[in-house]
Amino acid sequence: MDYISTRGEAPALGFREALLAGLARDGGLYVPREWPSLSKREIRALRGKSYQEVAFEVLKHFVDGEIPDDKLKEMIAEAYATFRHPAVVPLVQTGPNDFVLELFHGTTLAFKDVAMQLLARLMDHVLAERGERATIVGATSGDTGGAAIDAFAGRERTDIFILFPRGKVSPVQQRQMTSSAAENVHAMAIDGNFDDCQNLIKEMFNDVAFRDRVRLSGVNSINWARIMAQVVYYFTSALSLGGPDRKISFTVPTGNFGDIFAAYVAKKMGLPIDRLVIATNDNDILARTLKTGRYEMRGVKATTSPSMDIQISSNFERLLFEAYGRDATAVRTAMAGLKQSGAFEINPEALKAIRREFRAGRATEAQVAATIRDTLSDTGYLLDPHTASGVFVAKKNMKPTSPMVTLATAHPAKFPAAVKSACGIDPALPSWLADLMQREERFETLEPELKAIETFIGQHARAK
Ligand SMILES: Cc1ncc(COP(=O)(O)O)c(C=O)c1O
Ligand SMILES: N[C@@H](CCOP(=O)(O)O)C(=O)O
Repeated sequence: MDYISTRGEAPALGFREALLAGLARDGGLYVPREWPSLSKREIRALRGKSYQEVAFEVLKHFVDGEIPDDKLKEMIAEAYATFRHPAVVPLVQTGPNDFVLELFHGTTLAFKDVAMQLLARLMDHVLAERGERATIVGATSGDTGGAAIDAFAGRERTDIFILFPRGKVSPVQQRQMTSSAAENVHAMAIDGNFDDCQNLIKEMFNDVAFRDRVRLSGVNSINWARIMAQVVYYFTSALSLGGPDRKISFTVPTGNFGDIFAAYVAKKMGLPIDRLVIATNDNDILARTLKTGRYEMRGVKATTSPSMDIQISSNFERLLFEAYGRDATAVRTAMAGLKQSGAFEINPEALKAIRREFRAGRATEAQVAATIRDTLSDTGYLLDPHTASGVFVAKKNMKPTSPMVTLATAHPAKFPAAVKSACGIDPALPSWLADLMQREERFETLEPELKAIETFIGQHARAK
């Protein structure tokens, strides 16, 4: 199995190289040259297995022997031992056909922990094998940063630099990023929004001299290994609801399109999925795109689900590549349009292909708050605002006959102000984070200027 770039102008790489590369050298994103395929019989054989066992059976197709099976199993075991629930990602029923998949039992209370705990171990392993160090960078709208810092803190072979939009993440999210005492951790508050932070990361990767000098690697979902780790929970949840002999629908609170792209990958691998629904908050660029065929940026609006306050949804590029029949020229044209004018049109055939696979809907701020309140009073279940946007959109896209799973992407305690204002409950942080808001903060504040950021990273990175 090798990995090819969505822009078609970077060398194809094996798993380990793609893992360390993050973004491809032509600015594109890596995808497997072919989708591995599991028969219904093979999927059925996963029933009754633990999360860790299913993870190995799914991931081995992507790793393709580049990491010995025993080592991969060991890393999977260690990664998911950090989760506080025996099922790792439990499924909770909230209505006759309604389920939420709780992805927030990891160390930083967001779904990012699922992939990040494994990614850090995979990177460590590959770097140790080569006797190398790497400089890890990431942009965050709140959750990726904390999860990455937790997973990489104190690791020998990496220094990690996380760019977050100053004043635009929740206080809990900020403290998770800024209170690490580990020497290899650098939290950087940027005067801008998440899209600015993500653009800076991409520019850094495109500055080849800098990239090579500090041995840059990325932990956002531009990194294929992030997506592959997220494919696993679509399998485990579908299996526990009767899959593959029954089709399951999923609604995914969406921002950077990584999580829902992982669902698409699971489907490509053979998992019978019925509806795949993109849920957005007021930053509804993806819902508008599916409706009109035009991807058009408008200003980012700050919402109570800040992690979804995104306009440049980076993994949409992977979907475009698929929808255009893997035509890298079409992807390059679209991405050039986005860069120049903040918009591009999707041709009718590609749009039809996207609409065959996905539905989309938006939840306004009022609808998010009402969903938190109503779900609590109807079922006793407390949602965070991101999950609430999903539950609201899921209800509009249910089929009476098939189960609908909404991904619960964060714990409500990460967004106490929004939750309290919606329903009056002040959700408490779990015991291991009880003193979080008293921990001392340490971070740099920087303008959104590439040179200044590269200078800071250059001074602190040890992979030179
Ligand atoms: C809590 C939460 N929900 C949903 C999302 C959106 O996920 P994705 O960016 O994979 O679409 C994010 C950020 O990525 C998040 O942190
Ligand atoms: N919502 C994310 C944004 C970055 O997404 P990623 O999945 O590409 O890392 C966040 O919380 O940081």
